[in-house]
Amino acid sequence: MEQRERPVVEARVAVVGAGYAGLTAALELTDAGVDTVVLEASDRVGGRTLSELRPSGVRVDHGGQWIGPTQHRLRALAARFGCATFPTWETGRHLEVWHDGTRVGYAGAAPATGPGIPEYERITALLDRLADTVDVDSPWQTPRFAEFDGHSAESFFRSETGDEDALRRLALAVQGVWCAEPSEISLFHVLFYIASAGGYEQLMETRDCAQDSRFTEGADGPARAVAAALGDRVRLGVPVRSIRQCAAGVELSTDRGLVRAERAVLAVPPTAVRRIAFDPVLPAARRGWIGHSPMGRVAKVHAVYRRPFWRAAGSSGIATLYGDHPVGVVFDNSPEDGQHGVLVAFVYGDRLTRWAALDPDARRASVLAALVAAAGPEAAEPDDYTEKVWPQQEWTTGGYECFVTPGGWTGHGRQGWREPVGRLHWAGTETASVWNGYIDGAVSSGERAAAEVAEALAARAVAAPGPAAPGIMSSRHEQHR
Ligand SMILES: Cc1cc2nc3c(=O)[nH]c(=O)nc-3n(C[C@H](O)[C@H](O)[C@H](O)COP(=O)(O)OP(=O)(O)OC[C@H]3O[C@@H](n4cnc5c(N)ncnc54)[C@H](O)[C@@H]3O)c2cc1C
Repeated sequence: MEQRERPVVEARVAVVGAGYAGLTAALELTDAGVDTVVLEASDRVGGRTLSELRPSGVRVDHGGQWIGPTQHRLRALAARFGCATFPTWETGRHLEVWHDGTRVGYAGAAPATGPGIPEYERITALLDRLADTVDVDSPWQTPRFAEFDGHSAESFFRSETGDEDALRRLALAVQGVWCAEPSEISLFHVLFYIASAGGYEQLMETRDCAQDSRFTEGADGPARAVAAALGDRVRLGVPVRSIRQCAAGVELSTDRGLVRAERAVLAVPPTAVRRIAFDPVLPAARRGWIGHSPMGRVAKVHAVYRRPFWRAAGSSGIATLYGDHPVGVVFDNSPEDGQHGVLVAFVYGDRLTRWAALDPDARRASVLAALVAAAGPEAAEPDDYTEKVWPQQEWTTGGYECFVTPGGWTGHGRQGWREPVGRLHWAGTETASVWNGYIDGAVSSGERAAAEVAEALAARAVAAPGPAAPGIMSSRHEQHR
């Protein structure tokens, strides 16, 4: 079919992606009276959050799930739509299982003694001190910016210590927070991310930190509520394939026709931007940034039991596993009412790549072996078992977020990170200054992008009062046919 014959949707702003960033941007713009349409490739909203009600009646979060007390933007959004949270289960003793099989139980947030702890604590305190120097709004203004960005986390850790146990702890921390290996990630990005969260402890711990609470109705609950409020402004199953900018506006080509708007917000991760064709091509800085922003590699595996049996033995169900286990960390992900027991296992980085290549039986057996090591023999026989391998998700291709490789920030950050390109504005958690990589960061990025767009539209209205260019300023939403 000729392009001009294809159905056309017109709006003042087109938002690409109905994750938290895109939905928030659309909500802000709609609240401000700006006609906005959201184009989502998949058949659901929520992006990297995805909750599922299992046949057992237990709701599991396959993607992002936790919310912390300083995640103010997400808290405000959840409060607006009445989405409740409850504290993460963590009563009892936690466990470390070492590469040599040694099991060390501990109470409190982190183990006080154990192999490598003094060096691990010294280096993480140093990371905090260096993170204190980071300017999260203009990262390139940070003292020693290029020096830090020239290091990988691995080269920095190895320059600081030869203690292999401390290095194991640091490697698991990097895998757990960024779903990547320490050799892959820029030290500056690690420092930026720590600063963006408000400290290393915020990233790592449960109570009063990033893993503090969960959503009673699933972490995509607020996203579903926003989408319901936006109504038919949200279009599902509409992948954007190419975007053309011209003097009058933007034209987005989708699988279901053309969309014309004055401005577009791209609320997708850098890896998804890479799959869209741009005319004119994106500036070199933006392309360079995208090239330095691979997606982390993670799977979440839930095992559901009749009851949280580990609690009777004084165990919290929270375990950290070093060595050959595919699983890095286990949490008690039981529902708020405690009627079932749920363990969630995280598989990250290179361990994920090896594990995902196994056949389903071998994958299940290896995860259950890790859960037995973490919670005891009863863990071998769950009533329900479900995996979500994020690199296999068509439109997300990984998680939790895109991280930045060495040299990415210095080479391309200033103009490539989130600077608008003509009529294109960038949202998504990867563009956030606060809680970058988290749902909260996605929400604040949507708010920032909406403010940028509103300002640009207002400036245009002042510069050129009177009727808008034909076909660009229509407040009409046409249905795709
Ligand atoms: C396993 C896992 C665990 C996590 N745990 C946590 C946690 O506990 N707490 C926390 O705060 N964060 C967590 N995160 C991170 C959090 O989920 C993300 O930071 C957040 O959801 C990102 O939102 P976003 O809107 O920026 O991007 P996304 O959610 O990725 O939204 C982008 C949307 O764009 C769509 N899209 C892509 N390409 C196109 C296209 N061409 N056309 C149209 N649409 C397109 C996608 O389908 C998607 O819906 C986790 C993530 C994962 C995967």
